[in-house]
Amino acid sequence: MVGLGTYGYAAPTMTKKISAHYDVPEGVEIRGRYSEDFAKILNRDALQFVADLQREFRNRIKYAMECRREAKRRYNEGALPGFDAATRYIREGEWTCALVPPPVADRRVEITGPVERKMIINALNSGAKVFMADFEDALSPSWENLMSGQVNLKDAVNGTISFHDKARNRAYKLNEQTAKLFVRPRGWHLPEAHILIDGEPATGCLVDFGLYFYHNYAAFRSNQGEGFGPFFYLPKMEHSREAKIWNCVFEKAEKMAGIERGSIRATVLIETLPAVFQMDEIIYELRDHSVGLNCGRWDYIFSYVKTFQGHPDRLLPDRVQVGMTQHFMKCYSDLLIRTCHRRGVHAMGGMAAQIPIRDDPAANEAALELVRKDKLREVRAGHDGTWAAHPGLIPTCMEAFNNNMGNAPNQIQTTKREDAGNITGEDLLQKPRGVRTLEGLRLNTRVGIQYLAAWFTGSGSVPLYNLMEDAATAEISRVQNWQWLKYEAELDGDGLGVKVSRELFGRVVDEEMARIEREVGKEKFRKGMYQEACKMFIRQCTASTLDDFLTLDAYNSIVMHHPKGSSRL
Ligand SMILES: CC(=O)SCCNC(=O)CCNC(=O)[C@H](O)C(C)(C)COP(=O)(O)OP(=O)(O)OC[C@H]1O[C@@H](n2cnc3c(N)ncnc32)[C@H](O)[C@@H]1OP(=O)(O)O
Ligand SMILES: O=CC(=O)O
Ligand SMILES: [Mg+2]
Repeated sequence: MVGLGTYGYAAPTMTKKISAHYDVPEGVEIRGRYSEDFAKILNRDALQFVADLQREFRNRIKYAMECRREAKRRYNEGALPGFDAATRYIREGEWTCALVPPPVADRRVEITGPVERKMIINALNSGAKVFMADFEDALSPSWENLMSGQVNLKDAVNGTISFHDKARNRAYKLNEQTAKLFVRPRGWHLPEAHILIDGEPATGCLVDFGLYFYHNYAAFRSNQGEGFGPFFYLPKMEHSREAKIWNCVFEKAEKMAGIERGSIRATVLIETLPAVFQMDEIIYELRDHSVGLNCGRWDYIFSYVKTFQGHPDRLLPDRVQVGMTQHFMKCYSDLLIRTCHRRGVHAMGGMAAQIPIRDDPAANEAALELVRKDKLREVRAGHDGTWAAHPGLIPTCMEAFNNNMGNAPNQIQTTKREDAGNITGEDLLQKPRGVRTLEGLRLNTRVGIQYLAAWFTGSGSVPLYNLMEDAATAEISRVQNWQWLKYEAELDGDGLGVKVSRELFGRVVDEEMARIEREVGKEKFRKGMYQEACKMFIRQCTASTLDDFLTLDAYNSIVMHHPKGSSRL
C-alpha cells in the first residue's frame, strides 16, 4: 500500500518504463500494473477516446466542482438549498423526454452489485429485469478491481463470460435469458490516479464510461439493447450543470461511434440534497438521453448531514431511525415520482439494506418482511421499480411489484401523483425525528471501521450485522459521528444527559475495536486492515472540517503505482 498524497498523484518518475508496455497515445501515461488482459481494454484507440473526453470536458468538470465548493460555503454560512428562480421556466414548462426504449420499459426489479466476475454472472441470471453493474458505491476502486471489471463487462456483453469456482468445483455461465445491463461509473469527484492525461490524473467516471462505452457499444446494441444503448446510472450529482456535462459526453460518444443521437440512456440517482431541488432541470438537460431518476436514499441521507454540516440545529437521530417514512424522505420520493412521470420517464425506488439471514429463519423472515413493506410502500406510491441488493430478495421485491403494478410494464402513465406538486422546500428539508443513543454511536463506529477495513482490501460492499453496507451507508456512519462530535450532541435517547465528546468517542473506539476483534477472530483481525481503518475513521470523525467524501482520503491508500509487483517489468 502506498500513500501518495492528494489524489495519490506523485511525480511521474518511472513513467516511461511502465507506459512502454501499454501502447498509449500522446500525453497518456498508465501507472497501474500491466497485464495482457488489461492491455486489451487499455488499447491505443480506447485510451485516445478517454483522453479526448478528458481534454474536452476537464475545465467544465473543474468549474462544476468549484460550484459545489461555492454552494458548500453558502450552506455553511446558513443558507438552505432551494428551488432556483432562474430555472422556474423549466419546472413549469410542458416538455417530455424521448420515449422510453422498449427493452427497458419494464424495470420492476433491478439487482445491483460490484463488477466482480461471479457476481456479474449471478446478477445477470438472477431473474431481475435489470442489473446495475457498479463501479461506484459497491466497488473499492483499486486498479485491479476497475480493470478486471472492464474485462468482465466486455465478456458479459459479448455473452462469453464464465467463471470456475475451484474450491467448490462449480462452473458459472450465462442463462438464455438475462437481465438488461446498466453500468454506474464513479462520481465526478473521484480521480483515477493510475491514468495520467497531460500529467494529471484522469477523471474516474470518464475512464469508467469511456472504456466501457468504447469496447461495448456495438455488441450491446445488437445483443441487449435492441438497437438502443448502452445504458447507464449516473451518481452523486448536485446540480443540473453536471447533468449537462454528461449529456455532452454522451453526444460526443455517439458521434465517435456513429450511432444515432439519443441512443445512450441514463438514469440519474437523486442522492444529494441539492439535487432534489434540481430534478426537472437534471432531466431536462438529459431529456434525449434520460430514462428517469432513482431515489438513492443512502447517499441522500449522507448528503443531508453534509449539506447541513454548519447547522447545529439539524442533528440526525440514530442512523437506524432515518428511514423512508420520515417526512423529508417520503416527500423526496413522492416528488421524484411526480417529476419523472410528468416527463414520461421511470421513477425508480431505492435499496432496502436488509439481506437474507441464512442461519436464523425467524430473523430471516423478519428481514424479508421489512423488505416487503418497503417495496409495497414504493410501488403504491407510484415507483416503477426498485433495487435489490441480493438475489435472495428478488422474489419478495418482484411479488410486491407484480401484485400492485399489474401487467403494465411501469406506472409512468397511470400514477401521475399530481398531489405531490404541493411539496415545498420546507417539506424536503424537514429535520428527521428520533433520538440519539450510545448504541447508535457504537454501531456507527463498528460499521465505519469494518467497512473501511474491507474497502482497503478490495471489497466495496460487505454484509455487516445482517445488512448490506457500501460506501453510501458507511458515509452516514462517518458523518453522523462527525456531526455529533462537532456539536457535542446529547444522546437524548439514553435519558442520561450524556454528550458526545472526544473522550467518550475514544472509549467507544477502543471498546468497539475489541468487539470487532472478538467477532472476526484474532487471526483475521491481525491480518486485516482494521488498525489502519480505525486510524482513518478517527481522523475523519474528529476533523475540524468535514471531509467531502470518505473515499477520497481512503483512495490514497489503495493507489498502487507500478512497477512494484509486476512480472512484466
Ligand atoms: C447504496 C447503494 O448504492 S446500493 C447499490 C450498491 N450496493 C450493492 O450493490 C450491494 C450488492 N450486494 C452485495 O454486494 C452482496 O449481496 C453483499 C456483500 C451485501 C452480501 O454478499 P454475501 O455475503 O457474499 O452474500 P451471500 O453469501 O448470501 O451470497 C450468496 C450468493 O449470492 C451471490 N450474490 C450476493 N449478492 C449478489 C449480488 N448483489 N449480485 C449478484 N450475486 C450476488 C453471491 O455471489 C453468492 O453466490 P454463489 O452462491 O454462487 O457463491
Ligand atoms: O446509490 C444509492 C444510494 O442509496 O446511495
Ligand atoms: Mg449512492
